[in-house]
Amino acid sequence: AGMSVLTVEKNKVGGECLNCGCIPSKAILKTAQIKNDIENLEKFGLELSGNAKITSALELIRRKIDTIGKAKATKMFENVDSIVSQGEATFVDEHTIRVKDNLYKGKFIFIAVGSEPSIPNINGLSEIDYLTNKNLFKLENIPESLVIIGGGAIACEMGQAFRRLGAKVSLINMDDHIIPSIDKDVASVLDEKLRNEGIDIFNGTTVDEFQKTLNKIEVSFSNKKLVCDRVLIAAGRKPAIDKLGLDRIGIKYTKYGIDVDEFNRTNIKHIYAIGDCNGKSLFSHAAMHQGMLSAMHMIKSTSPCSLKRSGYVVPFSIFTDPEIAHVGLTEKEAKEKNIEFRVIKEYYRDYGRVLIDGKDDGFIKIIATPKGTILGVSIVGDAASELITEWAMALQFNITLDEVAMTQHPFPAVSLLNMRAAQKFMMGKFLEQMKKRRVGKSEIA
Ligand SMILES: Cc1cc2nc3c(=O)[nH]c(=O)nc-3n(C[C@H](O)[C@H](O)[C@H](O)COP(=O)(O)OP(=O)(O)OC[C@H]3O[C@@H](n4cnc5c(N)ncnc54)[C@H](O)[C@@H]3O)c2cc1C
Ligand SMILES: NC(=O)c1ccc[n+]([C@@H]2O[C@H](COP(=O)([O-])OP(=O)(O)OC[C@H]3O[C@@H](n4cnc5c(N)ncnc54)[C@H](O)[C@@H]3O)[C@@H](O)[C@H]2O)c1
Repeated sequence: AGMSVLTVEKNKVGGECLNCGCIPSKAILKTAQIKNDIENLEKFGLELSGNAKITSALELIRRKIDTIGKAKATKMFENVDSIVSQGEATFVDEHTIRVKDNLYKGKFIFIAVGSEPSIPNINGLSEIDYLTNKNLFKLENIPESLVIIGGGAIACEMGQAFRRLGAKVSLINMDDHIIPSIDKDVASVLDEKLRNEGIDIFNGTTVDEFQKTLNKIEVSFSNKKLVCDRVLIAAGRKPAIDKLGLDRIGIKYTKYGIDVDEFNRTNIKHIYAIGDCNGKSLFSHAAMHQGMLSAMHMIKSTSPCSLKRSGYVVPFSIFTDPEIAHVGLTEKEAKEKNIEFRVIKEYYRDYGRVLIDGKDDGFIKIIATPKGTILGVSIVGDAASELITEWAMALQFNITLDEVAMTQHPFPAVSLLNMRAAQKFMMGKFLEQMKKRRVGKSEIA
């Protein structure tokens, strides 16, 4: 847009997502999935002797991330009148930031500092060398045993990956079921799969105390004791705003993040706060979307689309096996809002394609009004992270269940399950109408 831009990064370009979040976690999950597939070849009538041994898997993942990071750092900023300054930024006044000994002025300022692990206050935790996502991907070896505090996205993804790579894994989760942001029946499918793979899950509890012994860590909770090699804290996030000097210039914030309006502007209108640091939706795609909306707002783009954050649905996916994905309202939320709704469930086990793939666990769950307006969709099963985009699109643009049902989906793509779920609703309505007509006819007769 012809502006000159300064970008300040205190650590590595690419942020958490590339360096210690989405990308390394998905890379470890991929390695774990391949190992698991090889170990289950008999499901496809195949046999291979010997075991898949982990040799340089963790080192290779780190090298790939370095390669992507270097490409990003150069590619992203080429052809742009932009300077990248390495260092920590703090506010001096409403238009000025300090980086080391340099002061920089901007007409507009975007805060995109992300979030950091929230560390619970538990006896003995500071005495053990615990892991978070910041140092997890620097491990040289898979620990023999790992206790994970949490039951959300990180705990489930990393729990399954480390279990499949050979660790004995236990999850200690405060909420009454794993992935608390979705309905329990959806989470239960993953819960059962994780337990079947050998993960111990303790829901509705927290740790009383950690104790360091000679080479191990003792974890006490609910009158039980576990002994493990390493502990991973995955108990949610907090905004990384402590050192920004927000109070100095009067930017308002809470413990969840920087206060923003619909355009992601702070109370100082030329300063925007986007991504994890505003606490609205802690996902990379949401951060990128907010950045795009706010940049368009700043340059007063004449976009035909709404630039308000609330004008857009935020889908999310958990990349476990089976995957979980969700968009819109859950059943629990629809009940709390007192909305009249129906639940439509289409099971994976009824579809030949996923049966032959050996991926027949799970279902699509649709929450819709009696007329077929989609309120929310949750999916647990193979390719859920891909299937959810169609529902996000439908919800975003008010496409009804009948319209999804009438859209041809290529057979035997996994996405045909979306059409079948919508057809279940449409056929249900059709049968009800037929029944009513039959009753009407017999009354006339
Ligand atoms: C293990 C893990 C897995 C995840 N997996 C997924 C996933 O699969 N899909 C998904 O959508 N999301 C995932 N997330 C969430 C995702 O990583 C975040 O939502 C996303 O990175 C937020 O982007 P951001 O730009 O707001 O912040 P960040 O990516 O955190 O970037 C903030 C940057 O600001 C820098 N910084 C902070 N303070 C200052 C300062 N004062 N001066 C200069 N620089 C500063 C930091 O060094 C950092 O590089 C995952 C997170 C974790 C931890
Ligand atoms: N696939 C993805 O999109 C993906 C993957 C990983 C992380 N993320 C993002 O990263 C963020 C952080 O993930 P996360 O898993 O740390 O948090 P989360 O918010 O997903 O889950 C936190 C979990 O920790 C539990 N918990 C909190 N305090 C506890 C305590 N003291 N003892 C025991 N359990 C406790 C909660 O009950 C909850 O189950 C998420 O908000 C998510 O948006 C996304």
